[in-house]
Amino acid sequence: MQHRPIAFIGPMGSGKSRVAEQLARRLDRPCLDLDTEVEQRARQSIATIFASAGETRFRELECAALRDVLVDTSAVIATGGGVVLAERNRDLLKKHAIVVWLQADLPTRLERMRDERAQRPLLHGDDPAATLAKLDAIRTPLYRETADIMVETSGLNVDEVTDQVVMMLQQHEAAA
Ligand SMILES: Nc1ncnc2c1ncn2[C@@H]1O[C@H](COP(=O)(O)OP(=O)(O)O)[C@@H](O)[C@H]1O
Ligand SMILES: O=C(O)C1=C[C@@H](OP(=O)(O)O)[C@@H](O)[C@H](O)C1
Ligand SMILES: [Mg+2]
Repeated sequence: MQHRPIAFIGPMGSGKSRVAEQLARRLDRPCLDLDTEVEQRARQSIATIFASAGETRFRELECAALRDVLVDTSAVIATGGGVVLAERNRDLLKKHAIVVWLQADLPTRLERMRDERAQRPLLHGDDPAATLAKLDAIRTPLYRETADIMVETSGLNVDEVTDQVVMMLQQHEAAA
């Protein structure tokens, strides 16, 4: 029997992309990153898509890529932080995947992304902390409603987060 895919959601810098890779290795499953999928399809970086076509176009590409990657797969999937904004994406995730929400406090996220802001167009402004706080206010309830499992990652390294995810997945399966 094929496993259900596992999809990571959560804010930028919570570790979705890194932890998805690590978990996929541990579980010997394929790993997919929705941002990479969008970039390959558009043949442009996320930053270029935002700059040339705008966020709305990026969200359309993200939505189409999510629909396609969730079909007939047992992959571990890292989504982008804004994937939960569209109700359709939330419904797709809930229907097809075990959804793991990675959380991290704001200073931790900022520190992790200190040298990576160029790749994240939403953080290009003067006050990334304020931007993240604004995004949190809108998105936290959406992460909560979509997730099956939540893992707080502040103070944990990637291996420790992965251990925690594996444990929570086992508990989730046992309860199902
Ligand atoms: N638990 C962790 N501890 C320390 N650094 C981390 C952790 N998780 C991710 N990172 C690092 O933080 C940065 C952002 O992680 P990433 O997986 O790209 O986050 P996301 O995909 O959620 O935006 C990367 O440099 C990554 O290596
Ligand atoms: O929060 C967001 O809206 C975004 C998060 C990014 O992915 P990560 O969460 O993997 O950084 C990427 O999809 C894009 O820059 C938009
Ligand atoms: Mg990512």
